[in-house]
Amino acid sequence: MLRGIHVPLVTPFAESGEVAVDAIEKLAHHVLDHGAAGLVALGTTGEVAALDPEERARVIEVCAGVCARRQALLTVGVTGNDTRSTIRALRSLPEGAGAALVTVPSFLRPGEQGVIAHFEALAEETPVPLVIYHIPYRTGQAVGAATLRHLGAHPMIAGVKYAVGGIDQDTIDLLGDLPEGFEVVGGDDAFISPLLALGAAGGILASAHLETRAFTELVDAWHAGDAPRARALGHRLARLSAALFAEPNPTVIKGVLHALGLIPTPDVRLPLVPAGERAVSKARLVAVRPGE
Ligand SMILES: O=C(O)C1=N[C@H](C(=O)O)C[C@H](O)C1
Repeated sequence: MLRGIHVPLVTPFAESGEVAVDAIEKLAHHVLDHGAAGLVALGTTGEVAALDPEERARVIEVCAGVCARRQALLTVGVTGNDTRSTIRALRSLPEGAGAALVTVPSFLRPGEQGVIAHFEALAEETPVPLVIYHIPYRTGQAVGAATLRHLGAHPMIAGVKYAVGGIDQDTIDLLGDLPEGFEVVGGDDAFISPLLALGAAGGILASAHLETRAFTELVDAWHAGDAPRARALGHRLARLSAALFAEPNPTVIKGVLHALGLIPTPDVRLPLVPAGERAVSKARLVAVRPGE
């Protein structure tokens, strides 16, 4: 289900500051045209925290329309810090959502037993499969391989978006012994190639707004066992990701997409501030085949 590259779309803004709905649709088709397996609406990259409820609903609606036409998976980001409100958010997901990307509760640090209780409660109530979003440098909560394996045995937990900031012992333990039907997708752009080499199914990668085709080729090359090709692609794309993440995500990506004429402005909402010109120009230079 999670195989391939899923692009967590940026939310483009018009000069007026409103969400540029047409640009979301254009961008969605653009990445699917270039090989993406699916879209993620309302990820960190989509500046979900800065959107009001009506804007969030509109973003989902547009992405769901495109995914239905293109027969692509739509995963919707669901962020909540307590179990009851997260269940409510899951139950209110509109038609068209094929999976929900649910962050490990952040800041609270409920402990691994709390994480297990949280996701088990969600899994009993969710109308769509869950993808756990494990990103300890944002949430502050460690989650080990044993906990993920335990949760991955639940039929409604389809996978984990794994973003631990590198490859560690838990990464190796997890990928070495995955529960049946449970997949790992990379969420740290710079580490996608080694994660695929270890057996990840794909990635949810903001960098894949650029060079979408090359990212899908990277997944295919590792899955086909073509290590020389995968290694070369992986090194090149890691340089692109480093340039795109030189300033807080998604500021540089938006700068480059704007420079390429794919979105109307590079604007982000506070507390994010637009990326500097140097970072944007550098990322444009590294993306040798912009958009493809
Ligand atoms: O929004 C996402 O999904 C992603 N967010 C990560 C982040 O901003 O830390 C990066 C990743 O590429 C996808």
